[in-house]
Amino acid sequence: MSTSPLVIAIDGPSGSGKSSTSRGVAARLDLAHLDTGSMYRAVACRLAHLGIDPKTNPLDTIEVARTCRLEIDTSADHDLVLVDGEDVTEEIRLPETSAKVSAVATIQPVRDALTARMRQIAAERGRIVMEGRDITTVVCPDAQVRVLLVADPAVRIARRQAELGENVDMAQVIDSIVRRDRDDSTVSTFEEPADGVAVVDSTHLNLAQVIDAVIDLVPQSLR
Ligand SMILES: Nc1ncnc2c1ncn2[C@@H]1O[C@H](COP(=O)(O)OP(=O)(O)OP(=O)(O)O)[C@@H](O)[C@H]1O
Ligand SMILES: Nc1ccn([C@H]2C[C@H](O)[C@@H](COP(=O)(O)O)O2)c(=O)n1
Repeated sequence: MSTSPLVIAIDGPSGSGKSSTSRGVAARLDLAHLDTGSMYRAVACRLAHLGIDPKTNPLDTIEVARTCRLEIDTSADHDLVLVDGEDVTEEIRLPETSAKVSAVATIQPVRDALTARMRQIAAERGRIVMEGRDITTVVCPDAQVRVLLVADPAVRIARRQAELGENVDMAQVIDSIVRRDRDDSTVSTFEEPADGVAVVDSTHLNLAQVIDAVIDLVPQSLR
């Protein structure tokens, strides 16, 4: 197992399989894992706890993003997210958080503040898989491996519906996929690969095949 620095950057639209794939790659190669979306989600939860609306109060929103204490477990097989000491591990995954996180993530000074934290985590961990929307283009454009993970929108909706259960409100599922991608793509480019970014299309691949496809992109000397 190599000890050389290694950043694997994985971007993609909602429901493309970034988290599942990133965790699988991190586990196989014994790497740290950072779901950068969880940082935006944690800030959105903290704002709600403080009664701050990002749509009407961007200044206080930016201040929270800059100053809140974010603690994120970066192990591949464990999920723990604290913001200002509060455990929001479950809350960040709720549909109501998904519905409001784009309002936070589309404020550029918020992005600047969280990007700095993401880079610090990458530098501290050294060997890490980082997933999000702008990792390959803004956060870690010099990552050794850069991947855009895509899948047919209908497939992404079907997977999210399967994840949330048959009784889920389909309007909520479509919002969490289609509307969020529309909002998120106003501040990040994740629909087309930047130069040097490999595209992995998971539409017809199972999760194990996608994990293998990403690992195949990692130079043997860095594994
Ligand atoms: N290749 C695949 N084949 C089948 N199901 C998959 C595949 N990849 C991921 N899934 C499933 O699709 C759902 C969404 O995956 P995941 O949460 O990893 O996507 P994501 O890109 O991180 O989503 P978001 O950006 O919305 O957080 C999960 O239920 C996951 O198990
Ligand atoms: N690097 C990132 C990561 C995430 N976001 C946005 C996109 C979503 O609106 C939200 C949550 O991300 P998810 O958990 O769905 O991957 O945060 C971003 O803009 N940049």
